[in-house]
Amino acid sequence: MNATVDGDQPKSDAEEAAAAIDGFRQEIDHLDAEILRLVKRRAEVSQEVGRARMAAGGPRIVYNREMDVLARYRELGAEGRELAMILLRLGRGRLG
Ligand SMILES: O=C(O)C(=O)C[C@]1(C(=O)O)C=C[C@@H](O)C=C1
Repeated sequence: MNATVDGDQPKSDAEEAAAAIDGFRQEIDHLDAEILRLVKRRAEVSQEVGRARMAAGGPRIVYNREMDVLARYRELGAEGRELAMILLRLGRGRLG
């Protein structure tokens, strides 16, 4: 194996792969934390909207708004629809 200028040994393919995987996993962990934060915030805001609407005598569910949410996630296909439905369910909380 060739030594590099500063004396370090070049990394093997397996070591390079392990380092790349580690970097990607760190990014995934960061993304998951952000997604979780955003999902929780979305649920809070959705519940606040629901409370305000119902306090003003409005309906529990607003179907055209829910259709807009479903349409927004359509680009992700069938899973996008499931994801949108889950987000809507989380937002309903104790309301629904
Ligand atoms: O947009 C509203 O009016 C909401 O109450 C928010 C929200 C949502 O989570 O996106 C929640 C319940 C409604 O049925 C429609 C949409």
